[in-house]
Amino acid sequence: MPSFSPLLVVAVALVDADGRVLLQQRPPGKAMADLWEFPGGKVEPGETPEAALVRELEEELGIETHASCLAPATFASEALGEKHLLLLLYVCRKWKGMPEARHATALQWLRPAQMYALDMPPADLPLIGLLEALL
Ligand SMILES: Nc1nc2c([nH]c(=O)n2[C@H]2C[C@H](O)[C@@H](COP(=O)(O)OP(=O)(O)OP(=O)(O)O)O2)c(=O)[nH]1
Repeated sequence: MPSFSPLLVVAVALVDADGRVLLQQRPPGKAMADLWEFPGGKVEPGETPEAALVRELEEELGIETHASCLAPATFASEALGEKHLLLLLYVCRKWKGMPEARHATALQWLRPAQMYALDMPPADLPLIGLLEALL
C-alpha cells in the first residue's frame, strides 16, 4: 500500500537592502552536511509554520522577526529517504539584529543567480529560479 509520511520544514529567504539573500552552510555530522541552505527547520507538533520559522530564526541566527513579516513565496516537494519533504519558503525583509551563525558553519549573502554555483539540497534547486523571478 502506498504511504505518505510528510516532513514539514519551513525556511526563509532573508532579503537585505541590496536584494541579496542569506544562505547558511549545514554543519558536519548532520544530514546533508556542508550543503548551503535557507535558514529554517522542522515544524514541531502543535506549532504553526510561521511560529516555527520565527523560533528557528532566533535559535539559528539570533534575529527577531514576526509572523506578519513572513511572506509566503513558494514551496518544494521532494522524496527524502522514507519521508516526503514539504518545504515552505517565505520571504522576509524585516527583522531585528545581525544574523550570526549559531548552528551553521558559515553564512553568506548572495543574489539568487549566484546560488547555482553552490552545493544545495536537491529540493532547493527549483527554488532558485523562482527567487530570481521574485526578487
Ligand atoms: N532549513 C532548511 N532545511 C532544508 C532545506 N532544504 C532541504 O532539503 N532541507 C531539509 C534538510 C533537513 O532534512 C530538513 C530540515 O531539518 P533540520 O534537521 O535542518 O531541522 P532542524 O533545524 O529542526 O534540526 P534538528 O532539530 O532536527 O537538528 O529539511 C533548506 O533550504 N533549509
